[in-house]
Amino acid sequence: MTVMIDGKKTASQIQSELVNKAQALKKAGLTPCLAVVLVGDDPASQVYVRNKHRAAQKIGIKTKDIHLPKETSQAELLKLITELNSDPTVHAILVQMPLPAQIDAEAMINTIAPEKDADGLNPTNIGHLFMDDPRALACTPRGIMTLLEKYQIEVAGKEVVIIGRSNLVGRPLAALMLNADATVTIAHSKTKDLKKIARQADILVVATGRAEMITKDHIKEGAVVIDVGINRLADGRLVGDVAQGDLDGYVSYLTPVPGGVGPMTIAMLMQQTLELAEKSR
Ligand SMILES: NC(=O)C1=CN([C@@H]2O[C@H](COP(=O)(O)OP(=O)(O)OC[C@H]3O[C@@H](n4cnc5c(N)ncnc54)[C@H](OP(=O)(O)O)[C@@H]3O)[C@@H](O)[C@H]2O)C=CC1
Ligand SMILES: Nc1nc(=O)c2c([nH]1)NC[C@@H]1CN(c3ccc(C(=O)N[C@@H](CCC(=O)O)C(=O)O)cc3)C=[N+]21
Ligand SMILES: [Mg+2]
Repeated sequence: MTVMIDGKKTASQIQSELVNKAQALKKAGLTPCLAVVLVGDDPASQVYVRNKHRAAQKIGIKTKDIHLPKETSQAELLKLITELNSDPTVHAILVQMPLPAQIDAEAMINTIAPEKDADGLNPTNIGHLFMDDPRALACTPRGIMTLLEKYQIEVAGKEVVIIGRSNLVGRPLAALMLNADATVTIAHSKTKDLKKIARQADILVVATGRAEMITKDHIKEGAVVIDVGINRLADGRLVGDVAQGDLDGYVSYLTPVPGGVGPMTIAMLMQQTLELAEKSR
């Protein structure tokens, strides 16, 4: 039997707990505020922006939305981030990925103040994470670890294979898994024999941004499959990076798309915004 992991329900439980935390901060004279910067119009980012808004509103987190045209220059973006860094009413800054080609993502990430880093992308935060002393964390990896915990899926000693090595998902997740005592393999587009590597996984995490590229023959029977992908098909449907159609009864646990990892990313972002606001004083 396959258990479908309910990320939507888990996320909404977490979010309802956050309401009290936000209220307490407000009573103490601090209104938590998240600034979200979107350059251009990446479809996955648009889904994210929409859902983030709804969650923040429910919890009582203020959001400051800045939507810039896709031609925005690097200098303009860095200036904006510098202003947000020094704005005392802003506690967390999130710059949506991917950025247009004229912008150097690394320079942007380096500019976000580590203590306002909503995505845990700054090298300081990444360094702390790799030393098993985490500060601000990447929200999607944190959401995945939280789901595994809530479903009491053991990580210690397990073979974890992560397909994708982005700074946002694959790399920080590998560090979290390692910190949780998993044996970790990271695969990517240059990996030879992806099927063989993927089939070794007790827990397979897929974050490639390639619609339904991972099929049953990449997966060991009884594995836990975490599908991170958010892909908008031409017909408007939202699908993951895993072809989920024939996995029922074959895998032990599976995260659906939508309703799996996505809502958890939002919940973790809200949690982290409150944590950063709390630490700001
Ligand atoms: N659910 C959620 O909350 C979130 C979902 N996403 C979604 O997750 C997906 C991944 O996002 P992100 O990590 O930012 O993506 P990136 O595009 O930054 O990275 C994709 C990674 O997948 C690897 N890859 C691409 N094609 C293949 C292939 N054919 N075989 C093996 N590896 C491959 C790339 O390898 P290489 O490094 O060699 O190029 C790269 O490491 C996207 O669909 C995105 O929208 C992202 C964040 C949050
Ligand atoms: N700096 C940065 N950090 C990110 O975390 C980041 C990013 N950039 N760029 C874009 C991707 C994508 N992403 C999503 C998060 C939640 C949903 C989400 O809420 N998904 C719902 C969709 C439901 C629906 O509206 O249909 C679900 O999966 O159920 C989607 C996509 C975060 N990303
Ligand atoms: Mg990326």
